[in-house]
Amino acid sequence: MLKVEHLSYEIEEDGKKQEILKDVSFEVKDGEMLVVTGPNGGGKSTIAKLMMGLYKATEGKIWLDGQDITSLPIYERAKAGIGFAFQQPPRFKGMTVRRLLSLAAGTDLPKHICCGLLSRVGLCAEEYLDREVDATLSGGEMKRIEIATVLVKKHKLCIFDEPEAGIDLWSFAMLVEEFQKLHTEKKESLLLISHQERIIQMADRVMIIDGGQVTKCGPTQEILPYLTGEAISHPQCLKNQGAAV
Ligand SMILES: Nc1ncnc2c1ncn2[C@@H]1O[C@H](COP(=O)(O)OP(=O)(O)OP(=O)(O)O)[C@@H](O)[C@H]1O
Repeated sequence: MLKVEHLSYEIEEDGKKQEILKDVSFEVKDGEMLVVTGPNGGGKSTIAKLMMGLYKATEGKIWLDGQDITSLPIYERAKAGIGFAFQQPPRFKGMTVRRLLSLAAGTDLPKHICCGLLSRVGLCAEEYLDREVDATLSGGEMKRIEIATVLVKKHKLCIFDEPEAGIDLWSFAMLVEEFQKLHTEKKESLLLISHQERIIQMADRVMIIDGGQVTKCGPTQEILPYLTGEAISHPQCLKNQGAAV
């Protein structure tokens, strides 16, 4: 289980402090799917980066299965069982797709396994295995390869930051199926950042982040009306509802 307690993140720009996240607390239980959503710039990706160890929290604690991982560097968090797909995946010139998948798996993967993985994210394997993970790949291709690097092995917790971004409708439908399968198996906890109603509907619980704070968190059927109704076009309404974690 992931447990996040009173997490804050502050940056300093031109000598001025800016609080990006303020006192954020939440849990993702074993086998649970939590979707984080909310307006642009609300702080969702910052939460993901704090979970992965890319950013260091100013205050607060992060626990994974009872282990305090707050100060662990990114590679230690990966070892502890966190898989992560970035909103904007990094590119690696000189590295082939097959090599990247093998690195993510921690072992040399046979061709048929790599092909199976790429097919799961809607890519025609033969065309991509020996391609370099560089700027020649389109945004959507890169995104799907990155998602395959998370699917390559079991994690305690998988974090996907806007997996839908830049993905065509056909591939998106395939990804939704993959997330659904992962969720049905309940072997991994899932933390998805998304604006997509189809992904939000799949969640056990939904957390809304606005202005760096949790403004709503609860079972999907309770939160969904706030997203599909009036509240979404007036984020201020959500703030006025107060935090209900
Ligand atoms: N390193 C940084 N320096 C300056 N501002 C930052 C930094 N990191 C995040 N921010 C700001 O913090 C806020 C939250 O950013 P974040 O990327 O977490 O938002 P988000 O909810 O993921 O948005 P989106 O839905 O657009 O992806 C934004 O206003 C962003 O500009």
